[in-house]
Amino acid sequence: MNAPLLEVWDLCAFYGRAQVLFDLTFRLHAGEVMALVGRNGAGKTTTLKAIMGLVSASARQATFKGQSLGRLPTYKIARLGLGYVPEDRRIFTDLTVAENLETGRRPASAGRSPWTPERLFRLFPNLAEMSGRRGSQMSGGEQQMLAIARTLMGNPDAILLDEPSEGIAPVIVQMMAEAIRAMKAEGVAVLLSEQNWAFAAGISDRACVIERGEIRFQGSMAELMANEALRADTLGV
Ligand SMILES: Nc1ncnc2c1ncn2[C@@H]1O[C@H](COP(=O)(O)OP(=O)(O)OP(=O)(O)O)[C@@H](O)[C@H]1O
Repeated sequence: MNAPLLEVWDLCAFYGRAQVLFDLTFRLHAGEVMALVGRNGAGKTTTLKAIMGLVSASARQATFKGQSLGRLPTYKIARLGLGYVPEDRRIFTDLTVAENLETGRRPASAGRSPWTPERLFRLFPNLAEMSGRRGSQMSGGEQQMLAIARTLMGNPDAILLDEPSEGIAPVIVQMMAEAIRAMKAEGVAVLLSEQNWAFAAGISDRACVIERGEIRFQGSMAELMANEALRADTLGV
């Protein structure tokens, strides 16, 4: 297999003096979808925040495209090509869909065709129908799609998605799954944190099960699907 895009060794994270992640080691390869799954409070969100430099964390090594993330501020990590869509979907509610997309525009790396609103509207057809609508007039699911689309406008090689299916209508969850599959087909790697097991299982190549801040399982999604005892114990599904 090629060199990993994102590599994290022995990642630990803290809120004040409380340690919440313990020596997490994993890799994300180009063009794959990996799900971080686990119960409420297991540490999924914190893992994504720690990668982006948003919580106090340490790792023996954390690299993206071979470059150390060690002391980089969040905006520089994003500029290396690692997109991040937090749980609370930071879109500009006063701006329209089209304007929101423009705020995310950054050049593509050499040899890659840049994302444009037209290409994104093929991925998220419902956004195409509302390109003149303000963010404040969109449902939570539509805002979530816009947040992802805006991040893609920055032409990332990989994207971290925090609970993309949370609190959104089942029909939009279905669209989201299709959009993530299409992103993967376009070569964007995805690391997602998810509580919705059916959603994660339907779109992910690999899975990492987190329990109380530690990795309990790491392997293919097919392996995890087959391991009923582990799923019942760690995920309750
Ligand atoms: N800002 C914070 N300050 C202190 N502790 C926190 C903070 N945010 C999260 N925690 C704690 O860190 C642990 C991991 O939380 P985290 O949000 O990463 O879990 P999660 O797996 O993403 O769960 P959820 O699905 O509920 O978001 C939990 O015990 C949580 O209570």
